[in-house]
Amino acid sequence: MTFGARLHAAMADRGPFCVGIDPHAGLLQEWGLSDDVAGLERFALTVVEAVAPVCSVVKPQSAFYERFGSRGIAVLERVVADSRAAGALVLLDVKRGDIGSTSQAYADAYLDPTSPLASDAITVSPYLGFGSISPMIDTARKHDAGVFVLALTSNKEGPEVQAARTEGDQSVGGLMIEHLRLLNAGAEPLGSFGAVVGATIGETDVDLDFNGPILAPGYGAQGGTPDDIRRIFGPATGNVLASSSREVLRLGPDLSAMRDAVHAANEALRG
Ligand SMILES: O=c1ccn([C@@H]2O[C@H](COP(=O)(O)O)[C@@H](O)[C@H]2O)c(=O)[nH]1
Repeated sequence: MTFGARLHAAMADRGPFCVGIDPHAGLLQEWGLSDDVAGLERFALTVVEAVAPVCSVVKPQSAFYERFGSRGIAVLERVVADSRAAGALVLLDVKRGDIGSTSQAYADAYLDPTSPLASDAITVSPYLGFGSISPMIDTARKHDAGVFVLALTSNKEGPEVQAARTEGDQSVGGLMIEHLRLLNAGAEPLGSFGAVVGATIGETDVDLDFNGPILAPGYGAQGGTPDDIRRIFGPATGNVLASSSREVLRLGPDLSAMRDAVHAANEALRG
């Protein structure tokens, strides 16, 4: 089953809300944990226990694990494996992008099912040129995994690059969406090649109905609301996976508070 089909089914079953598992140093402190590998492990596995059995997708942010070196990566491997075992899809937020030959190594690291960090999907940066991420697209296709391409990101600095105009007088972010439209053409019920479009971007003239999934970070702590999602994405709202990290994680280590937040967000987004 393709990633697009698995995601479509998971969102219909569990809802369109994704929990980011981002062990910020400040959150470890708020939870009364030490800012070391033991604290990281306790934090991350507690979040997995709370949310992975109930939400469609979890999105661990690799940077927060990488900062502890190889032992942090070992914790990330458990987060990926335990989340998948609990029935959640794992979207690993690594935002990789490089020349093609190196992109292939990233693809092997995250999308080959025999890799210790094999995930259902990853985030990638197309800003070395969309063609540079082809190895990740091709590897995802080969293994029924997914790729989410940074298009219109949630941070205020994004438009400096993404709103710049191409020779064809298209925005750079819009051009990324056009590449994705081609990759997803004819896929049923949903393509596997997604875009990252922030829930905070306000208005856009880009047609976001490209038959692919849309990761919308910026929901919650960065200010994005269910109304923003409906306004920005219009007819593509059904393909949107709204993502929030700190808004849910702050409720821990109370398992039921985190789980209730997932249910409430799914209800608000479905409404
Ligand atoms: O455009 C983007 C792309 C990725 N992110 C990531 O999402 C989470 C947001 O965390 P919150 O605590 O909900 O603000 C984080 O991992 C970012 O790296 C994004 O915010 N915007």
